[in-house]
Amino acid sequence: MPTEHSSGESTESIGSIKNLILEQEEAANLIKKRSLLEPNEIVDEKRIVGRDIQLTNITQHLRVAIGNEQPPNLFLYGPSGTGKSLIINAVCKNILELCESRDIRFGVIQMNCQNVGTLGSAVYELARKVANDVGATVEVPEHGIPNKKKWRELYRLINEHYDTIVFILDELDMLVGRRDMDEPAFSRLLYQLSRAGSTDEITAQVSVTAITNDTRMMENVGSRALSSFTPEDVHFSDYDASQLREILQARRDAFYESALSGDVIPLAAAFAAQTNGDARKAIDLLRTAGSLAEKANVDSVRETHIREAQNKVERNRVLEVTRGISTQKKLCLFATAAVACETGTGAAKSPAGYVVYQYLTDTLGSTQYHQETYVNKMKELTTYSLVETERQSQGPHSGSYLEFTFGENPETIIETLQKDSRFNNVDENELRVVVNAQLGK
Ligand SMILES: Nc1ncnc2c1ncn2[C@@H]1O[C@H](COP(=O)(O)OP(=O)(O)OP(=O)(O)O)[C@@H](O)[C@H]1O
Repeated sequence: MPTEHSSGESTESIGSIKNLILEQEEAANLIKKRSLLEPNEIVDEKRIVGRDIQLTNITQHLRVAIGNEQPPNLFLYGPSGTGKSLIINAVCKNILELCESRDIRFGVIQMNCQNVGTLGSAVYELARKVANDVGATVEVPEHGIPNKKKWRELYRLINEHYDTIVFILDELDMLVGRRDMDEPAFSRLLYQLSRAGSTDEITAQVSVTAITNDTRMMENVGSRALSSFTPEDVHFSDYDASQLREILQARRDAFYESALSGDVIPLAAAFAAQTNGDARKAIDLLRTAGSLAEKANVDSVRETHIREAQNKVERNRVLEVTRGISTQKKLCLFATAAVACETGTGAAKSPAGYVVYQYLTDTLGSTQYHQETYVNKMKELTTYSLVETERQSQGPHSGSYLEFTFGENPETIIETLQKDSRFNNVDENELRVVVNAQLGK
């Protein structure tokens, strides 16, 4: 019998939500340690696999800190999810422990530069992180003072509390700063930090590790910074399927025993290797598949759940990209994906794509641009990693064309774009006829 509060609300609904939670808990019997499948979880070192070269390399450079010597600067570069943050943090954590046992005041300060904004904010944020690390306070205000004073405060905190400090600057290329400056903020930050160590402004030993996905970042570092920041480069490449398999195997215990059927890990690794070779994606795929299996109330995660998870992850990604693009770009993408669906290879040639684009603009009454514009719009879409382009030759006398290859399933792209009501009037059968005519089918 439901009881009534003075507000008149029934408590029956609260009771049934509790039951629902308990029922769901009972059904969710596949994932045991969810945190192991979280993308930002810092896993312990026994779970790190497939990065021996980078691990050895970075250790060799930074280990001098345990002898109270200055470690060199480092530049870690490579695509997303290839272990850059994981490896540098794991090495620093161990050095920190060894330094502690030797009474060396070693510090590691990490900052993600993505949302920092300006050089002044970056310096203040570093000072705040240092103060936090040593239990002190920043003694200058965040706003309304010149950067020089912020730098001085940062130096003071470092000199008072450390023998050696390593700054890990993640996604450093994102720290562009004010547009009116002729040198990007990341370059000025690198210059100041690395130069301060060689002047008497900082008495502690400073080492800077710059991390980026942008292999060309160093090209935008100014000449002053280049002469003081001379890092050791460490490259991180995409993982292949067998490395991703090992990474996932090392987290198998995130699931209860026998909750994963035999082919699940190899399939998740193969999917992730096919798209980007990104460990974060592989882990995400396994987590999504696990949740789907739990929701379906079955006793193990199977191949079908991985396939379903892959579709879901792909759909989300395509949705995220296509939400923000113009109608013209959507038309170009739709046309090209329609060709790629029929070729069966996930690739489409630009001349065929353009004819289908013309058909679409005619059918939908949209503005129609020249082939060059169509090609340019497709090229612009490569920045979202949805599609890649490659110039192909048709032979010595026939010129060349562009080939577009989709990273995601082109059918998913079509399905996602069809959710936009502007594509309602496209007759699928007629479209297929137009595409097949271009493919000579
Ligand atoms: N070699 C590995 N062994 C185990 N887990 C890994 C490995 N490489 C990456 N991972 C896992 O993948 C995820 C992403 O790794 P990490 O953050 O180090 O990538 P990153 O290269 O720094 O990427 P980004 O440039 O996007 O920041 C993390 O959850 C990490 O634990």
